[in-house]
Amino acid sequence: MTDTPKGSLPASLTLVGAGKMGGALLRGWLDGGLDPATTTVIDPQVGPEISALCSERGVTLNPERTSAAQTLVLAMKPQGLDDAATTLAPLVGPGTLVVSILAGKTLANLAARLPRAGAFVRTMPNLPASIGRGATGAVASTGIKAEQRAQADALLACSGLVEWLDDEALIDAVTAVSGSGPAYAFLLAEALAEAGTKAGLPPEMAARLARATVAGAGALLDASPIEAGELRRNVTSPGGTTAAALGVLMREGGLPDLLTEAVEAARRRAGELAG
Ligand SMILES: NC(=O)C1=CN([C@@H]2O[C@H](COP(=O)(O)OP(=O)(O)OC[C@H]3O[C@@H](n4cnc5c(N)ncnc54)[C@H](OP(=O)(O)O)[C@@H]3O)[C@@H](O)[C@H]2O)C=CC1
Ligand SMILES: O=C(O)[C@@H]1CCC=N1
Repeated sequence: MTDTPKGSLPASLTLVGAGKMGGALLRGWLDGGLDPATTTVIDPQVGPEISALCSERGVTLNPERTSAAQTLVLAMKPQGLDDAATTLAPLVGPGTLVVSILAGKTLANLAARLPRAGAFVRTMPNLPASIGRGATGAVASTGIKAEQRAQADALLACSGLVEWLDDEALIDAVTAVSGSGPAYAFLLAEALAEAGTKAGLPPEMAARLARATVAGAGALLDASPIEAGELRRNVTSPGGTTAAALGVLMREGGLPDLLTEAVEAARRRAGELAG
């Protein structure tokens, strides 16, 4: 919604929490040019893949001594913020930019836990960030320096599309649409495979066909300038098989209504995670 000046990646970065999403982001940042020599990961129970990534690339993992970070990325569970606040305190100074991916946690929540930080960016990435195909929403605290915002933008842009918001309240809707959204697409592949099996296909073949169909449709959506609705109509021959299927999926209470309800449930849950 607002233009952000193009910036360079942070000179140094500390990532707290390298699970599924933090790990995916780390991979994308390193591939995007983040300097491993000035990158630190803090996660006491880090998995073998991230442990191997850190040792292969020369990223510091769980150092004994820590100091204030230039950029501190929070990627533990939102419910863990309160418990982590004490251990995070030494990592934060007046020059620290805190970037949070914690669903639901507001800029005010973050400032209350880490009052010494100079600036905050609240973001909501998604899992395709791991292959540079993510979609991220972001909102910055008031008073953030232009160069800090530009650095955050450069960091987030390693993962794909970045949309900056002026209204923080909308980030819960971003969470419900694009943060959780990959799960909806994966569910579609699962359900299509199951339906194919019920229609008589061998299960493995149904899974392969469903997976390739969802991936191929996504790739076409990406490669084509045509809107999703028009692409859908291009598949739908008059009086044909797709029209019969869409008559079921698009009836009252069908997929569009269910997705509206699902997005609202996710948005509401994000609000509950605040505090
Ligand atoms: N998964 C996704 O697609 C997305 C997730 N997010 C956000 O990302 C965050 C992480 O989610 P996700 O990756 O799914 O969860 P994970 O459980 O996979 O990752 C969280 C990681 O943080 C570690 N951790 C917990 N507490 C601390 C601490 N105090 N210091 C350092 N590390 C800690 C966990 O260790 P342990 O397992 O030992 O507790 C775990 O390795 C959440 O806030 C979520 O809202 C945002 C967008 C998309
Ligand atoms: O399920 C969650 O809470 C996180 C946030 C968006 C995707 N995963």
